[in-house]
Amino acid sequence: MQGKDTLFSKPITQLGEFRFDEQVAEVFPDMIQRSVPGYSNIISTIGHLTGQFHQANSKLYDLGCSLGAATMAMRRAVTKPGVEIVAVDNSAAMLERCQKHLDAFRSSAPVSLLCEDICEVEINQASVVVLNFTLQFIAQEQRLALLTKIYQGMCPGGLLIVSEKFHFEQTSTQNLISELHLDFKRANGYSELEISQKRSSLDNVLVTDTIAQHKQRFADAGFSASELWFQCFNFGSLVAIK
Ligand SMILES: C[S@@+](CC[C@H](N)C(=O)[O-])C[C@H]1O[C@@H](n2cnc3c(N)ncnc32)[C@H](O)[C@@H]1O
Ligand SMILES: O=C(O)C(=O)C[C@]1(C(=O)O)C=C[C@@H](O)C=C1
Repeated sequence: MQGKDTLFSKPITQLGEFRFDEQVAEVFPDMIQRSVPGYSNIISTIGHLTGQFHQANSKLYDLGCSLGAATMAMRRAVTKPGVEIVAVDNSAAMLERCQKHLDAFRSSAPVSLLCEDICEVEINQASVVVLNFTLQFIAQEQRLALLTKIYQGMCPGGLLIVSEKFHFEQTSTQNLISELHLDFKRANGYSELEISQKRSSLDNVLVTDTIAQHKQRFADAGFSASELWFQCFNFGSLVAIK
């Protein structure tokens, strides 16, 4: 049983930048479940889409895998032969725990865990690629290059799934929708102090795009079609097809 997220519950005098370190890795399942509306739905749909889109003798990539929630949903959905899963994260604390989670269940689909920067990792023969709440942590000027590399490493008919926090163009709806997210956090037991300290630590670390920016970037990277398949408040998930 993993820990409850109380990382921001006491006043912190020197609030540093948010990092995916040991402390965060230890409470991550609780943190993401209580912070991201629709997270469980997204994980189960990643499994469902993997079942539909994985191709025999191809690779499946989970980029920014954290503890492997999406990796495991993908692995459970594999039915075709010759499939290898590659899960990548640059946080050693996350990957250590991810390996334990993977080892706890038997599966015939092999998973390679790589402790690397996803901007550096080679992508090839990919039928399904997942960026589940990871692209938002990549410097904005590197995002198109990353998506272009992914596109070039994908098989024809391959699927990219990108889940993100968004912002909205119009101030009135931006305020309304982000307030709904704050109410979701409050309803999940986060105090005003926890909410505001985490928000400050995520400033300039988690940098959101609009849904339109995501779609434009998919087109610029070469994808023939993309669509938002899920949205709850300012969080959602898109698919792009090669
Ligand atoms: C919000 S978490 C992802 C959650 C996970 N995909 C899931 O479905 O549970 C973001 C992850 O991306 C990783 N990350 C951020 N920037 C990265 C980079 N440049 N290369 C590799 N991993 C990165 C972080 O270490 C963190 O584990
Ligand atoms: O925006 C927030 O308030 C969040 O907590 C979001 C978010 C995310 O989207 O990744 C940020 C960090 C943690 O990984 C969990 C959730």
